[in-house]
Amino acid sequence: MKQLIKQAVITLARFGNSKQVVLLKVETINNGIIIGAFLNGEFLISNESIKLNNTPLEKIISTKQTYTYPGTIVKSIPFPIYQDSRSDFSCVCLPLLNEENQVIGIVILTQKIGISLSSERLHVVNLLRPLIAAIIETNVTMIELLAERENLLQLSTIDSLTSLYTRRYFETRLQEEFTKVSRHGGVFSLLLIDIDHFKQINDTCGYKEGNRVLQEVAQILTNSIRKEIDIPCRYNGKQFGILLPYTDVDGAYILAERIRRGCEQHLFTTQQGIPFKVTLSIGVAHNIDIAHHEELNDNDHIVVESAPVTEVSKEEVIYRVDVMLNAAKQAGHNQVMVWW
Ligand SMILES: Nc1nc2c(ncn2[C@@H]2O[C@H](COP(=O)(O)OP(=O)(O)OP(=O)(O)O)[C@@H](O)[C@H]2O)c(=O)[nH]1
Repeated sequence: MKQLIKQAVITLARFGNSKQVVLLKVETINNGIIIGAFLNGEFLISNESIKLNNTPLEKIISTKQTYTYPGTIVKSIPFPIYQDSRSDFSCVCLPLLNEENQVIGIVILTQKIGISLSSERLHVVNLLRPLIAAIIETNVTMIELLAERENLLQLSTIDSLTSLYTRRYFETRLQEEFTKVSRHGGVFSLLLIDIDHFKQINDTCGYKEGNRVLQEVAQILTNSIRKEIDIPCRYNGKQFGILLPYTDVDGAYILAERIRRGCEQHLFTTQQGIPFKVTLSIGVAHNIDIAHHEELNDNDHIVVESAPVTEVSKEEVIYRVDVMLNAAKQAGHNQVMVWW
């Protein structure tokens, strides 16, 4: 876009026989932004905001006509002033209209005083105007589109209550991780974490307090994991998932225990300052099936040899982590259960 604007102002300078060209985007009736300028052989983008009210540019916007005024220098760029002012140069100000006939920009071309733009040159400049208007319009649309895209991306990626990733994003990352280890080998683990007796918390403290608990638990998770590597998400209402790339089941268990203890020891308080406990049940699973092989040693003791054998499917890992979470609940809550 910068390149297009540069081409536009240089072309205007050439055909307008002008040493100084300013391309102004009209933001509001009172305000404009310099999106490109060609000043004495140099192109610059200033993004400088310029006031339009009480200047001749107001008239350009309201009449949509081209006018010539004496010029002055404002914020290092040539700018039109009213007719009765003295100046060494004049500014030819041309409105740029969009398809709805609104003024979306203004071109300012300077001329030495006493020399006016010939009708042939003015004709060529006029031919360029719709093109430059389209460049400005596209620029605006692009910025808006990018902002919109950014917004949507943010919405589909980050859970608004907890600031953890959304389940949708989590599942995409899980699929990527699974594809990666299927091709190149490797381990990953999953944690599925559920807040115990959450209904009771909601019922006693209120739904809003319940939401605050969700936020604090999310913070405990964030503080416990490897930043930029592990992927924590809000899996659904009161459940959280964490994808742990490059982590075997022993490492996953250690982390799960750390999270469980961290939450158990965390001081939760109601808004009235009354403390209460929150505990977590956690299921752990990983993508490797480990074969256990039993042998008798020289002293007739059983020795268990373990060796990784196969990688299990993504669906199987999700199934296993869910089974282990339910087992943790069944076993009395506040526990970690592992599918070894
Ligand atoms: N505040 C709040 N509550 C939620 C949210 N999502 C789900 N809940 C509540 O979570 C509670 C879940 O209740 P249950 O399924 O009985 O689970 P529980 O009370 O945690 O029981 P256990 O899972 O056995 O420990 C319900 O009261 C839901 O309304 C949420 O986003 N915010």
